[in-house]
Amino acid sequence: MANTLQFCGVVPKQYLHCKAQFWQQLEFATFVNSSSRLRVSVRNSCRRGGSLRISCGGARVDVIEREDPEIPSLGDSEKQLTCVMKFGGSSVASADRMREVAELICSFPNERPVIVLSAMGKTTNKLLLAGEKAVSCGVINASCIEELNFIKELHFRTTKELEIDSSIIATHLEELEQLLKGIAMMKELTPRTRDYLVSFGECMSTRIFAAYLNKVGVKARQYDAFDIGFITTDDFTNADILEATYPAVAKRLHGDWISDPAIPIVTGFLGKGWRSCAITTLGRGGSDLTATTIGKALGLEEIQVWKDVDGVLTCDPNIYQRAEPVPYLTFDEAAELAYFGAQVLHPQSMRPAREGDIPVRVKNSYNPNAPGTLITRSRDMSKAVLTSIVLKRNVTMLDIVSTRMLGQYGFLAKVFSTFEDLGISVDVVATSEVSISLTLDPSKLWSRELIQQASELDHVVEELEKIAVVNLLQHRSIISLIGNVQRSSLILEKVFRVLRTNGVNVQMISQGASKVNISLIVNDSESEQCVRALHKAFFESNLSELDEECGSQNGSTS
Ligand SMILES: Nc1ncnc2c1ncn2[C@@H]1O[C@H](COP(=O)(O)OP(=O)(O)O)[C@@H](O)[C@H]1O
Ligand SMILES: N[C@@H](CC(=O)OP(=O)(O)O)C(=O)O
Repeated sequence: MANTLQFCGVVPKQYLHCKAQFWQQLEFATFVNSSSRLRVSVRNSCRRGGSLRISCGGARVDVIEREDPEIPSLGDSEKQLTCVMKFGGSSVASADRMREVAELICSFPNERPVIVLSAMGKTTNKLLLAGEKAVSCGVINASCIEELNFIKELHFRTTKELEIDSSIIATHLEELEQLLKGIAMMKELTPRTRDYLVSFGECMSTRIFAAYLNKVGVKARQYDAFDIGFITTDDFTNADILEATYPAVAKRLHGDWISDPAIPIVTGFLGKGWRSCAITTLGRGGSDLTATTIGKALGLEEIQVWKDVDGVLTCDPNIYQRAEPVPYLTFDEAAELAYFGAQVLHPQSMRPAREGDIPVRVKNSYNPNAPGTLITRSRDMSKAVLTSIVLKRNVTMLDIVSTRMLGQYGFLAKVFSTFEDLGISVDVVATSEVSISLTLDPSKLWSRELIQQASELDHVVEELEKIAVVNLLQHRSIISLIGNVQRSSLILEKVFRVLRTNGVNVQMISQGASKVNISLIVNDSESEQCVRALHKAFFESNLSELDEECGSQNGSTS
């Protein structure tokens, strides 16, 4: 009898984001033509009393039976994988750090974790710099690029200090050198080549760490994410994970674990483009997203992201050293915080965790006893006012005033369709009857060449000037106040008092429907000073004073 059965049919859109438990019933799922049409394969255990049962919200599915080898059931073992632990570059920057991380993992004897690693230290930056130098240095000089030699030295030294065989990375380093020569020969670094280039970082860190764990008697198995089902869009340097990833990754990691348990050590940040089949990356800091994707795919109990800070902080510690850890956050707050520029989490990383309803814990690998930040679906908001202040610099702002040639509806539609046509996303918007102020998502622009950016902006202005008077304002910052927007009057009153005292003019303000974020636009040159002053007012002044000021507006949005 067939062990798996394949269905082909239309699955309602909401099930594209269904709970992890459901995905575990699937052997694989691939998209057919449109985004709402899936080809899914379901384990035989879903068969009840000779008929087929698939809980797909009553969707009609056509059945195509086929023979497949037995795949392990999640119930086969009492010892399931329990959590995913992601360690960023700073946590695995050296041999000593890798030893400490190995000890840390072993200090949780009840956990059976999947480990996700970033590249060692600043390797990704060095690889990118090496690639840029290769473009203009000439083939004979490619082997002498300083960053290449730094990377070689770091990785060979690490294997030596950990007393593991350096051959596990030697071929990667040779291939890397060849690649740089190729870039030098072509005098070109395309986004596709850039992704292949940076992939060496994670491919090497995971091989070294897995070899070290095996050496100290902890059975581990290395995986390249692009080989185990991380299927992405073909947007090189900023790819999105496709739904087919979840069942594929679950099948591979779970299947291997059941047949031969060994701690999986997975490359963060990397995927495979579904059309190109080439290596893609998930955007800078993308290993967080790898971790939450694995958490959702396997329906794990917890996702841990280990950093070099005591959790998500009240503001960027590089701007203000007195930033403090935030003990609890909701997925919405964390997503907003990440989207509006807090480097600590990848902007897309909360999505899988929220969809799978899997708690995320942000911890400090340098200070494991610190409680860190726990991110969950909801939390008690009754006492919450402001949670964190986030700064996004170097933002472009547009003031667009209608020339009244179109009615109001036509005006707004035309403005936004211009951005849609040009593939530029808008961050913060404020409108009046005949004018719109908005900021453009800098990450969308940053991913392009500077020259291209400038001409794209010219093009945007040119298009909009057909219907409006346009003022392009550069070097602006978005200060996002993440918190309980039910208390917006209190927050805004305090904000404007602080800004007035500091002589800062707010150029635009927006309170989104998300209920967790108020955004203020100020000049770049004033932004850090504002963050520090706001931090002092909200987090260092007497909080009971704040509560008193709250009076009766005791909102709860948990
Ligand atoms: N609100 C914030 N909370 C915590 N860290 C922040 C915040 N804003 C910026 N950071 C910076 O983010 C860094 C951690 O993120 P990242 O470098 O991506 O970690 P990793 O490489 O370990 O995954 C911290 O060292 C800190 O400098
Ligand atoms: N190495 C990649 C991916 C990543 O997630 O790194 P980190 O966890 O160190 O931020 C980067 O630097 O972008």
